[in-house]
Amino acid sequence: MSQIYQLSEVAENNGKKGKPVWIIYKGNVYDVTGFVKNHPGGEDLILEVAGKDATKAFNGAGHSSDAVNDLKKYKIGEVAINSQPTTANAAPTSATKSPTEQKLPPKEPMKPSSSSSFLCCC
Ligand code: HEM
Repeated sequence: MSQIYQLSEVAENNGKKGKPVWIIYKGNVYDVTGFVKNHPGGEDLILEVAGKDATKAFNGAGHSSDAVNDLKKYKIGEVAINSQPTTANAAPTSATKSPTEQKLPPKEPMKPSSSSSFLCCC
């Protein structure tokens, strides 16, 4: 069975301060620490997306199918489906007010038509 990682766990492994370099590609997690230095496109491009979802960047670079196959070697697991992104500008936790609920009027049961006439087009 594949190891499941939270987005926050992946984000910690962003290659900074000697940390490993993990990236996400199509919902899978890859440890490309050893590959970064050998990347034909240079280290920086991978480090920019380290700890993050690199799917768009990877696809945008027009990689060959060899590159996609290369990636398989580094797979370490998958991202948890319910994993929430940790963003720097996420809503502050102090916001305890619940959003004002829009109350809709209760649905009225279908009333039988008072008029007995029934319009038919034919
Ligand atoms: C982390 C996983 C990655 C792997 C395994 C990988 C692999 C490769 C490989 C094998 C090549 C050689 C050309 C090819 O076969 O397509 C390549 C080239 C290239 N990669 Fe990546 N790549 C990765 C991530 C990225 C990312 C995130 C970017 C960001 C935009 C990127 C940008 C490029 C560019 C621009 C080239 C072309 C370099 C040149 O032709 O001079 N790569 N990559």
